[in-house]
Amino acid sequence: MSEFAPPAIEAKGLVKHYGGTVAVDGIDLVVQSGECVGLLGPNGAGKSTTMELLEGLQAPTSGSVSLLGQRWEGDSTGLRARIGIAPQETRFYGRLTVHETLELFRSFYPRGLSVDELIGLARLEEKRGAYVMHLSGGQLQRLSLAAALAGDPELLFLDEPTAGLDPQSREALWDILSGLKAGGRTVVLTTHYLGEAQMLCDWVAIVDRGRIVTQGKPTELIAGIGGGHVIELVASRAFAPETLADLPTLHNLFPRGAGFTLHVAELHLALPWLMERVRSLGMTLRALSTREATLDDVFLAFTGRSLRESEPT
Ligand SMILES: Nc1ncnc2c1ncn2[C@@H]1O[C@H](COP(=O)(O)OP(=O)(O)OP(=O)(O)O)[C@@H](O)[C@H]1O
Repeated sequence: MSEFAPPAIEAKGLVKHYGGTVAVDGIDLVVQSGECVGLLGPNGAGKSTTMELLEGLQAPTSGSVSLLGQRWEGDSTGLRARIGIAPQETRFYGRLTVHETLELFRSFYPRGLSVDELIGLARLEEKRGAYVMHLSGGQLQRLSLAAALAGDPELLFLDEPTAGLDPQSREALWDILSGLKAGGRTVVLTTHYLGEAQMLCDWVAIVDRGRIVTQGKPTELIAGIGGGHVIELVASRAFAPETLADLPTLHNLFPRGAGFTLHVAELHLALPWLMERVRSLGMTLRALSTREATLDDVFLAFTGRSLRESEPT
């Protein structure tokens, strides 16, 4: 890739209103060629709408999108041939076979991968002749990915590629996505799965209420909230957060239900202090757990809410 290649995506000041609903509220995004980027956020955060604005499927209320150095207002047909889209739900015709479906998608593009290559990439060899209506959820998601790859796109948009899949199917898709990434394609995906974002993406943008609240490499974002360790505790009665203000190496403190979530840097200093403070207040611990910080804690640090709690199971 030339060092003068334009960014794969350059979005400036994107805003989208649906009547009185502000779905996207000023998003700036630059994705370089070859990067794999994740948009992460709770339901209704504006991820899919952002994807649709980038994909040229919706016009923004204001702001601009440039993909591969081109605007949608220019040669949109030429641009469309260079990108691939796997929407949240692809409706296929159930009475076509996998092979026929991919032949159909391939016919939409002036150039691209052969149907055999697509079937190989999506690991659907055994289902080549099967009717689409007989595919499992994981196989359908892989078919959707294959359809998005039909034009051999430089830039791939995947809206929740592993939503609703069992762990085995999800891992199969991760494997395929890792291969696509290694092949140098630019990939933008949305996901609810923090581990997925952490594993697949070079960097993530955390979206909440139509805005990017923070972005960066998962490890850097986690390091950036300080601490790295999370303590969750519930005491025998409620107490004021100020009571814990002097906790050694404390970075963040959030009241959570009946207790607190604490981000700390040094567990071996924080834990004994905490036990002693709880004891000196005449309380006992109802629950105490520790874990490594995750992207969910980054979301919590920026929004005061947990990403997991904002999600359906
Ligand atoms: N076509 C539409 N008409 C009206 N409101 C819409 C439309 N599409 C999305 N919205 C609203 O815009 C907001 C953002 O929705 P969007 O689907 O982009 O969020 P999301 O982050 O992708 O959520 P999910 O993870 O559930 O897909 C929500 O409040 C949603 O109800």
